[in-house]
Amino acid sequence: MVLVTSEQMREFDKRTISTLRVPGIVLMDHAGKALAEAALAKRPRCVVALCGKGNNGGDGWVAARWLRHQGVNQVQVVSTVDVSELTGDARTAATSAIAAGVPHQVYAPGQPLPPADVYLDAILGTGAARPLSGQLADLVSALEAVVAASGAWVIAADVPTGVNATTGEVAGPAVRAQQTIAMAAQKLGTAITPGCLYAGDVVVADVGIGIEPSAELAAFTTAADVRAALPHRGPQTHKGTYGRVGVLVGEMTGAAVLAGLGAARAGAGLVMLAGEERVQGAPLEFVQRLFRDDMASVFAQSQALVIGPGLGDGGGLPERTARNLLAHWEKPGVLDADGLRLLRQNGALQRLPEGQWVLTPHPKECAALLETSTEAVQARRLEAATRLARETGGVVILKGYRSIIAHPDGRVRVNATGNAALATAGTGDVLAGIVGGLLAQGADSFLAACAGAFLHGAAGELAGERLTLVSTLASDVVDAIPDAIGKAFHADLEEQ
Ligand SMILES: NC(=O)C1=CN([C@@H]2O[C@H](COP(=O)(O)OP(=O)(O)OC[C@H]3O[C@@H](n4cnc5c(N)ncnc54)[C@H](O)[C@@H]3O)[C@@H](O)[C@H]2O)[C@@H](O)CC1
Ligand SMILES: [K+]
Repeated sequence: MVLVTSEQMREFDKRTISTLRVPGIVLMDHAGKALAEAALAKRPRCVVALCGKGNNGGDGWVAARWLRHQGVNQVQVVSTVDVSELTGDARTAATSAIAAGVPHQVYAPGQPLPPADVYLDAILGTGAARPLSGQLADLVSALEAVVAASGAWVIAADVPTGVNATTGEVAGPAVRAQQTIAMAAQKLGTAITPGCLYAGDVVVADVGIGIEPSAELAAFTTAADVRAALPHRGPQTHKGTYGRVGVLVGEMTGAAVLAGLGAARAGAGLVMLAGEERVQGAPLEFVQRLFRDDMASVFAQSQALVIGPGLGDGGGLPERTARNLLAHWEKPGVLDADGLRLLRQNGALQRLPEGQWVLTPHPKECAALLETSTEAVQARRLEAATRLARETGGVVILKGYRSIIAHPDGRVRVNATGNAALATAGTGDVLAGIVGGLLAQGADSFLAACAGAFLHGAAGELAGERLTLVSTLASDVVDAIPDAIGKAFHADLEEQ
């Protein structure tokens, strides 16, 4: 499913209105009706629509008129401006609602909101430009207070007010909605944190604006990515068909083993662990090699490398080997954990060949690379992921709830699979391994990152269902990969 920025949405709106000659008020009527239907589903006795001065407010006025038309007698509008100050379609929408008998009042700061079972947040949408202050900030606090006291339901029109529709940033007060009715397409800022935490359940309403798919649009990862990343397994294939993954073994050998298991379960034909010493307890199926002077020959047969899981920060041969590989390796690879640290040298970020490596930082690692704080990364995750991709040339998976996948060419995907079952040591190593396994099978780095993130999250969910969110271990996530792959192949094609 595509995810659009405010700017992209404005282009789609403009095209529908000026080229396809659909009047804006027609689109607004569909938007407001969808909002009204979402409210009606809660069977409310009383609805209050909070309306701003722009077209988002217009959606709220239309919704109020439809609710009244459909028999909700107690519906009223609390507007941030006097009706005389409204212009264009929002003015038309308000005029019709008032003619239909919808009572309205202008919000005065400090005033409590009238009681309701459902509040519609139509204060600001994609036109929001800066953090809320003054009257609007006050209105949002009044909503929060009345909802806390009454348990009323909040439905946001298009975007919860206070959430940046493009970046998901929440830089001031913001409405917490249980549901968001997205007009024509979900806005990117409601798919990623922190914005998604304010949007609740997002439902896309077809308001008559056609969204043409294009590479520039962000999207959620899907099971289709997994199907596309895994090659067809014909009867005459052999282990060489599915590639060899080389895993660099450092100080913590268990992490390298988990990465290797992830790669193997994701379908790599062969996993090779290479380190200073043999790894005791590694699966018998793994090939083991010791480092030699000519590292190139150790990994020469590998189609993809995984560097970082368990590498450690003690310097020494593994680290020298990793640096060497980073400088000379010409095939795809995954850089994780302590491997990422190697990208920042003498205060500068190393530039990698575009799209060759997949980087899998968690927010703290991303912050270290960008020389900023973890809080700053988490507040503006989209910016952090896209900047790291642009500056390093790597495909970035910025991990965490709703992982963001960013290609240096600007493509963005959001991964919605996964849950707290993955909040345990070693799951990051498994992700690095899965991505390495997909790379070895020939998936390009962006697809491998998208499919890998999806599969890893899905495996985490399945493991969590079986073993609880509390008790799932990274090795359980590995064990759930086969079922996650099976599920991806049986997923309903409509999701695409
Ligand atoms: N024809 C269209 O363009 C359609 C638009 N629709 C709705 O219209 C929305 C976009 O409408 P607009 O572009 O009018 O924008 P908004 O209604 O989101 O914002 C209106 C105005 O509020 C002001 N504003 C922005 N940030 C503010 C802040 N922090 N404090 C105080 N004032 C602030 C700005 O002057 C802005 O133009 C969409 O989100 C959607 O809900 C839908 O009705 C479908 C059709
Ligand atoms: K809104």
